[in-house]
Amino acid sequence: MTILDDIVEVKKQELLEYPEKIELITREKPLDFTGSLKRENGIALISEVKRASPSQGDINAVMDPLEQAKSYVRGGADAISVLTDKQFFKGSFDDLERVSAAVDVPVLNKDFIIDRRQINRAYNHGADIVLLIVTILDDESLGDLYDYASSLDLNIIVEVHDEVELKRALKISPEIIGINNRNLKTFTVDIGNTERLLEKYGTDDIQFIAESGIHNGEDAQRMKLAGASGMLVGESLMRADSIEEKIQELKAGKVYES
Ligand SMILES: O=C(O)c1ccccc1NCC(=O)[C@H](O)[C@H](O)COP(=O)(O)O
Repeated sequence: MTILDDIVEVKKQELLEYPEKIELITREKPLDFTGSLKRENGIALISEVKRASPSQGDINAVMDPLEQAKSYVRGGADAISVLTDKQFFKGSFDDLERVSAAVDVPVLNKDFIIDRRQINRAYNHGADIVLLIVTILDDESLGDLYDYASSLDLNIIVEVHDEVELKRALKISPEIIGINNRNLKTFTVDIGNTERLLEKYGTDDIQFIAESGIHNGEDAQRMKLAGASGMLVGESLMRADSIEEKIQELKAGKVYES
């Protein structure tokens, strides 16, 4: 059993407590994120509100998610990611709702989605983007959840870690693929993962987002040069002394000398 198995097991248990049907609220259309990814210059930044994680334990338990998200936007983040898992990441849907009500950039609900009702919950709490993690879904569920989230006008990041998962993702022709540099089963982090996969599978038809392990401008520059049009950064922003300076560094990148 890996931590990821444990997380999915907890999700299944939580779903037993969900009502059979979660009605959708009436809300404004989700904000579009793909526009930020199509910019000619630069790399879009999704800044993550992340109190804790299975690999790091507590990262920043004292921060206020709302203030953190507002600082991200002031710094120039293109989107905000909010973890809603309680047990492993100390997140909540209250965090998601407060953040999405307070910022004018798209908000990603980062969670471990295995059931349509979680998508409804994300939608009802203000998410504009949801994440579908290929490794925890079979092909049928992946396709079904993707189509369902699309029908609600949500943006979807289909997350993969390796070539096998990427090939599975490609079968549903997603607009956005997230390449996680963290192996969610072993916690090994290697940003070379994005470089290797994009070298082989990069295409202008899909927007790729590099996720995890991006700590400084040089890392960001590597992801941009690899062909990523976006990056998802959590820990290094949560630990930054100056969020605005860190965002500037990440978005500007540093000259990368190979
Ligand atoms: O971060 C973890 O320890 C983790 C463990 C198990 C499943 C998922 C996990 N993280 C989710 C993420 O993918 C990251 O929060 C996100 O990409 C940001 O990563 P980082 O910048 O390295 O905090």
